Amino acid sequence: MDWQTPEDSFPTDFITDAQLRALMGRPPISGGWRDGDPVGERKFVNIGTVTTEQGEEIPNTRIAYESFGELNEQRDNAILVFHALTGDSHLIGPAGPGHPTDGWWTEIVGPGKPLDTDRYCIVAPNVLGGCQGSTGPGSLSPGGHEWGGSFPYLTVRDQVAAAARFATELGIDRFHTVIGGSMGGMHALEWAISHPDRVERLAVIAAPPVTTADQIGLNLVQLEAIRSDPYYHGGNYYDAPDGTGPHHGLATARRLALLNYRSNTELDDRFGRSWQSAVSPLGKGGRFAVESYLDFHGNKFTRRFDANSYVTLVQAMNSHDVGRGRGGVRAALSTLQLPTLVLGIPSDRLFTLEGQDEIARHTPGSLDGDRATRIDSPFGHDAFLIEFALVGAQLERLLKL
Ligand SMILES: CC(=O)SCCNC(=O)CCNC(=O)[C@H](O)C(C)(C)COP(=O)(O)OP(=O)(O)OC[C@H]1O[C@@H](n2cnc3c(N)ncnc32)[C@H](O)[C@@H]1OP(=O)(O)O
Ligand SMILES: N[C@@H](CCO)C(=O)O
Repeated sequence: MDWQTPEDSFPTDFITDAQLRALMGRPPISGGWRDGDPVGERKFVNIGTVTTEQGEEIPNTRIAYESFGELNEQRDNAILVFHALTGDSHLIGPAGPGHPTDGWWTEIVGPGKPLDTDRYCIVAPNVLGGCQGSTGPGSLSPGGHEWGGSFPYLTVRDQVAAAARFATELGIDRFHTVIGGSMGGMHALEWAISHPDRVERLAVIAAPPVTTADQIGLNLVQLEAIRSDPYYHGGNYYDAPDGTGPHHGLATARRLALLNYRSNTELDDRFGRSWQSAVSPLGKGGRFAVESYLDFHGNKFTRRFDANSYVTLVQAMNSHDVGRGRGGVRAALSTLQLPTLVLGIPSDRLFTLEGQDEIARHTPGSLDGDRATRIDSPFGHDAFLIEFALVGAQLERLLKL
């Protein structure tokens, strides 16, 4: 640690990382949005000190968010949308200053669209522990240095508790609907179970009731890819003298993740055994097209995401178990009387349909009874980011109830 603020002078009011960073005179070296970057459409709410389930404290916690549409006078038209692992608050709008990607639900959110901004106020926070404006490992700790590897271990429940405080700060007691896909689906489900009085309708898309051994195993390989990168330094790489972060490990993690975001048949149909930069069909020189695709996405990802946030969020996803301390998954789900859309994708090999069927089976308010609602798509897990018409139609169905 090369610069410290005495703890008693650490500001409890909002202060930007840029202000502290200016004092420290250090440029950021990881991917992800940092204070001092263009704010874009982001807004910020300070929710004070967060105490995690494990008893650690995160002071001066900030949640970044975007909102679309107006909150009405009765404050009963708000829809909360939780994003997936590497998503953020940018539901709609182009990539540009402040936003690394185009909005991920541009076809779903907007005037006259399924989440109609003429009618609803759509609120999308960046998750606690993320790297698009909310407090995370790349934020400054009370010591005045990035948290890095000492950022507290978070659970999905910690993140939902932070989101609830964020909603309270916005003056929203109860949401018309809470929606989430993938990791966001875990948050949406957990929200409905832990805050039943704060939600009227629920949509859980491509997410399980509990993270399974298979999913934890896949996550382990991704975590190890990052942790074994020689530039990881236990998560304390922000000061690396040569400005190098654990980009190789992060890109490898993304390659593996992406394989599970797509179905085997889609990859086969799309790339087959085609070869790029052809030198030899036996593998000398050049690459298979699918290798090039995974390399491309792996490397691109490192420019928009912080490896420490990836570790924090993946570990939080591993913590996901709606039944923990509640008498098991079935007992926890049996409390869900509200209209609930449980949407699954049969070609999803990450969060397989069994998980969504289990949610539907034990959720009294499930729209399609014992079976999750299916959308037929070859795209696998990522279908919720691609099949806008199919996903949108199901959301419209829920919102009408
Ligand atoms: C809520 C959230 O989850 S937000 C996070 C969602 N966004 C992301 O994950 C960002 C990464 N992007 C993706 O995962 C996908 O692009 C999706 C899910 C958003 C959309 O999927 P698709 O439309 O099928 O896009 P696809 O996966 O084919 O990627 C297209 C890119 O791959 C590139 N590409 C395709 N084939 C190859 C290849 N053989 N070699 C190298 N690059 C390739 C394209 O040039 C294109 O590049 P671009 O991003 O610069 O335009
Ligand atoms: N493409 C999504 C998939 C995870 O749900 C993401 O990167 O967040």
